[in-house]
Amino acid sequence: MILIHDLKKTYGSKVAVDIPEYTIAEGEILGLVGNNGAGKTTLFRLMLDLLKADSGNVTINDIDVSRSESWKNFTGAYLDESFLIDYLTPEEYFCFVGKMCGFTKAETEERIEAYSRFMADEIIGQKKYIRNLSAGNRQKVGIISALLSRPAVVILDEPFNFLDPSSQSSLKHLLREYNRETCATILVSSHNLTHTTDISTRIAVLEHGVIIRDIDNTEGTASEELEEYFRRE
Ligand SMILES: Nc1ncnc2c1ncn2[C@@H]1O[C@H](COP(=O)(O)OP(=O)(O)OP(=O)(O)O)[C@@H](O)[C@H]1O
Repeated sequence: MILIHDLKKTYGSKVAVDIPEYTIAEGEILGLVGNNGAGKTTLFRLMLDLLKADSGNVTINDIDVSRSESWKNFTGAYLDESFLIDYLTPEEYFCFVGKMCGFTKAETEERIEAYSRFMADEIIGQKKYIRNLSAGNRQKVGIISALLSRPAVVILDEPFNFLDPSSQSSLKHLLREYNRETCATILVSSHNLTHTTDISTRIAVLEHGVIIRDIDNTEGTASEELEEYFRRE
């Protein structure tokens, strides 16, 4: 379970995140939507202890992320390209991440094999450094690396960005399957309302750092409310 308590982050007079209380239950797929500058990335950075909050905290399975490192053992994330190492090939990078998780090269390769459809023969065996891959393929390397250890908590910032339509569809299938198989809690931000409603069990709408709507989508019924909300904007 993820618990956000009295979480505030401001930049000067600008409120980036202001969430008094919010709980994300185990096994939920939470879609985070909101217009540009709403605070989605800031919230994810606070959840991953990449930013210091002005006040409040985030706990993952009762661990305050800013006070302990142990949540990292069961959390996988990909926010942006700063998570990658440009001078490695994808194979080298996967092995590097695999080693941190205690996997042998063979174990890492076996885990990566499961994503071969998503990688579509454009990532493995290309003899290219990550810096020379297309933006979409770099995005895929980051997403696969986040899932490599099969973490119980997954945080992905705009994972559909840069992906072609087939890959967007594969990613939706992949995340739903992953959630079904592992009961992982998955947090995904996106500007694509269709993708968000397709995969999420619950959707949070963020505006000026505040969660202003919290919509149940277990029956896939959130799209009308979301369309209506963003039409009003
Ligand atoms: N390092 C920073 N310095 C100053 N202001 C910042 C900084 N990072 C974020 N902000 C501000 O905080 C607010 C939230 O930004 P954030 O990037 O979290 O929004 P977002 O919802 O992820 O936006 P987008 O959909 O455009 O990616 C914005 O007003 C942004 O300008």
